[in-house]
Amino acid sequence: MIEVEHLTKRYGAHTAVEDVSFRCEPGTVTGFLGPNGAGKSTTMRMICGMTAPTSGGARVAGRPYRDLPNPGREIGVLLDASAQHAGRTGREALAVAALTMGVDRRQVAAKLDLVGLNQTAARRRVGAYSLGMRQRLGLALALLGDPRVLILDEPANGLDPEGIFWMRGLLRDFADRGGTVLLSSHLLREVEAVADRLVVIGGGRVVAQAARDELLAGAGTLVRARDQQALRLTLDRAGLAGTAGTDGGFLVRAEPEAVGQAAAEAGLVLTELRPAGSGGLEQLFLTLTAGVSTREAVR
Ligand SMILES: Nc1ncnc2c1ncn2[C@@H]1O[C@H](COP(=O)(O)OP(=O)(O)OP(=O)(O)O)[C@@H](O)[C@H]1O
Repeated sequence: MIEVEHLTKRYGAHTAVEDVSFRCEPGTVTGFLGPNGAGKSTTMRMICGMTAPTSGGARVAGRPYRDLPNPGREIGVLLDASAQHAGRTGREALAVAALTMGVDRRQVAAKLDLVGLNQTAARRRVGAYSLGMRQRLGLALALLGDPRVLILDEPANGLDPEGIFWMRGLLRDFADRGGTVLLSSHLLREVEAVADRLVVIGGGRVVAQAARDELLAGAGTLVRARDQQALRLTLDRAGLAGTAGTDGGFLVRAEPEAVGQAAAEAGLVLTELRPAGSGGLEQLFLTLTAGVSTREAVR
């Protein structure tokens, strides 16, 4: 369990994170989404005791991170894969961490195997690793103490599509066995496939948080007609404001039935009518994180 309560971080006059609150429950994957500079890393650093909050606090497994006697046994953290000791081999990096945490040395090989770093990779210096290999090693370090909670900042960075697919499976499995996962990304599609809940942050503030399916259901309707101009007029007249979708149709904040009804009454031939799903969520995500004026509108 991760509990974040009213976290705020100011750097001089600049507010990086403002009044952020959310909870991550055991058995779930929470996607922490926001564009670059939104405040994801700062929030995660505060949860992990690496940055002191200006106000508010966070607890992992019921305690502030700094009060955990052996944090690596409770919570696995991957915040910056490129910050690993370049001179050590992958195996040495894990062996040192195992010693510090009091973890059985046999776990080193087991975790290297789990993250797909083979013998050759394990013997190479981390300085020669690609970013994807560093992410895998970072994940092995995070998992080394068999924690119940994982906090991962942009773990998909540097992974190829196969690696991203593999990581999703690993995180899903971790959560299905009762673990709690918080992972950040600036790409909706990256977390949408694995997250049960989404917390969306923009300009340091939470702009939306809900179960993924709830957000998907609220993402509107995609509609397309043979005569797009007539459709636009019909939607306007019916008070169903539509925005032009990314692929030519209209995205409407209403149920498909209401949109279909308005089109039928106007005698329009529709070529597509469906819940917008992830395409709509993408648009919603862009809108939610676009700027302060939009954020004010959705509060
Ligand atoms: N040590 C610091 N001193 C001053 N400003 C900072 C510091 N760390 C972060 N910031 C600022 O706080 C804001 C949030 O940054 P943060 O790194 O948390 O965002 P992010 O969502 O993780 O984005 P990214 O994906 O680009 O890392 C940014 O405006 C950033 O410039």
